[in-house]
Amino acid sequence: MKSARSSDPEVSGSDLSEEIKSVTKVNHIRAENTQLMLDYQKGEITLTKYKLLLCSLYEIYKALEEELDRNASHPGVAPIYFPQELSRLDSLEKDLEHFFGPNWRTKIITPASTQRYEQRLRQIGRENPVLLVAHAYTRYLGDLSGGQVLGKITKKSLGLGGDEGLAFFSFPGVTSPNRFKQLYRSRINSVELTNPERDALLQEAVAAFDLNIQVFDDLQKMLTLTTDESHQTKVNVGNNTTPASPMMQFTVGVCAVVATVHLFITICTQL
Ligand code: HEM
Repeated sequence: MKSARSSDPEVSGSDLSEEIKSVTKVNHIRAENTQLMLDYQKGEITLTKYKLLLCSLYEIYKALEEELDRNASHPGVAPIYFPQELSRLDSLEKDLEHFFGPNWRTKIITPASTQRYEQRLRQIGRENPVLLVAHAYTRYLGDLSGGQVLGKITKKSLGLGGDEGLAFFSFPGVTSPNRFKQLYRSRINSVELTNPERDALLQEAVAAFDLNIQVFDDLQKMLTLTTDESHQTKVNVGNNTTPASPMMQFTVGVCAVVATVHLFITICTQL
């Protein structure tokens, strides 16, 4: 591990954690202003919405934490590897079991964007593990920051007694979120990187925020389906392709309606 203020021109010399914060500033604002997060901040969180969010968070953390575990001794990952303090997977499993019952694994519903997020995590875990730092930063520091407020809002809005169903927001291994965030930032700064590696990591942090935004947008669309039937034929969750010919448009349209109605029924029956 090298000092963050190395004199070697091949090695990054600035405060990487500050740089990550700075390059993702706009994306953080965009994430806060997704409809899902705006509703959340207004206390407009329903049980269906929370359960749907937990399903996606489960798939995301499963991929993130499995890849962190697998790369725990990688020099780019080891400094930010804090499974005791940060791991969310067990908490999410507990929350999902609380809301969905013992067969919760068969009831997980996620949009295409969650699967894309998951695939990206698997890919960098295999090919370039140091980029996991960007994803760990985005999720864990977010959970220790605004996430703590969201936990309180969830508890109040859903009228949940005790902490049942809220394990995701609780970090029993972290006494002071602020002090832990300081430690985490200093660990990020201690990761030894060449300039191209640092640039890739900064880019990955922006991508991590974008992936979260896409998930929130898709979840919002899925929720719109369950509450506003007039949108059913307009919404096509996670599919951005444009059909080429009228025949193709018709076929895609029919498929979209069938898929949408199927998704609508699935959400209504599972959540
Ligand atoms: C309702 C939505 C949100 C609110 C109200 C919120 C609020 C906050 C606040 C108050 C901070 C502390 C800022 C500081 O210490 O300077 C913070 C930090 C952070 N948030 Fe959020 N946030 C929200 C959503 C998100 C989302 C969706 C993500 C990512 C998926 C995220 C990721 C982060 C990260 C990574 C930090 C740490 C920044 C750093 O210190 O480097 N936040 N957030």
